[in-house]
Amino acid sequence: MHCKDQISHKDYQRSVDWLQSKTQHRPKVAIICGSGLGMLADTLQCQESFKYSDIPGFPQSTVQGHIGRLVFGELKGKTCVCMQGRFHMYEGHSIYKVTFPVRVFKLLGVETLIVTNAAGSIAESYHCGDVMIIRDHINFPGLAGLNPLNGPNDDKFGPRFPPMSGVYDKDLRKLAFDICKRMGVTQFVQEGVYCMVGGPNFESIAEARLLHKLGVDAVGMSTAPEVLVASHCGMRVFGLSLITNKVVKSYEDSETTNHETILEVSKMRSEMLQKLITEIIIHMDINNNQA
Ligand SMILES: O=P(O)(O)O[C@H]1O[C@H](CO)[C@@H](O)[C@H]1O
Ligand SMILES: Nc1nc2[nH]cnc2c(=O)[nH]1
Repeated sequence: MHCKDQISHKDYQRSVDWLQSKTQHRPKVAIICGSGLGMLADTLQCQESFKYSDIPGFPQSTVQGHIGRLVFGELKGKTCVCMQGRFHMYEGHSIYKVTFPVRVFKLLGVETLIVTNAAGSIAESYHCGDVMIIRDHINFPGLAGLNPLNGPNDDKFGPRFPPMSGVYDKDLRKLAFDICKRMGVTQFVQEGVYCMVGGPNFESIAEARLLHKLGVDAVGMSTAPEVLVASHCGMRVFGLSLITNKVVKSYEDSETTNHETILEVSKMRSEMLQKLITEIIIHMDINNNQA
């Protein structure tokens, strides 16, 4: 990955100017929807949506279950923008393009980023259909030097050396758990560590065992770069993984993972996830940035 692929402030601003010329919505919250989880966007009121292909600078979604639209609207009176489909490096996008929308959101005035994803479970105690509140992440591409902050630092967004501890907001995690209690769904709610791998292949058994030894609870191919860029520019972050499959860790187990099953499980739980995210947005204090 070369720094020549890095995106300039002007390029982000061009997208922002285009979007602000097309919509009166001024969101404080952005939601990135994971595989098969885009239905949340359909629940926004007073919707205005834009195809990624029409927005200057936006890449295209190529993965099944990622529609490829940016939807603005209101969730119970709170203005939000929702990515119905995200970008992954394995699609061939540069790491800078994968995170492009996050800086656009920042310049649009977004203060809180909510990320969702479909993930495979590494933790023994997790089940398919569980929802994991993300406490922390391991960013394998980042550890190997594939980082959206590579290249000259843009001080207008954030510091050269940003901290990465405590990135997943503690108050929002607590709020989410309290809401789950009220919804009566805590039996399938977990809190744990998400690990990003490059994909597009699923894990070998040896890799799955390695992740288990490292303390990973759930694994996927997204989220960490977006969270990193959001945190770098001072956004508050909250993340949810939907456990769509168990990652095979035994040579005796003949099961294999596939994207179609992942989308089916996402569909099964999408209503509960929508309700949870809506309740979080209703109950967080958006302007004061407090849960
Ligand atoms: O992380 P999201 O976008 O939810 O998608 C997950 O689902 C796909 C694999 O089925 C991979 O892209 C993985 O990262
Ligand atoms: N890498 C990876 N990504 C996923 N996304 C959904 N399930 C999985 C999985 O088992 N492994």
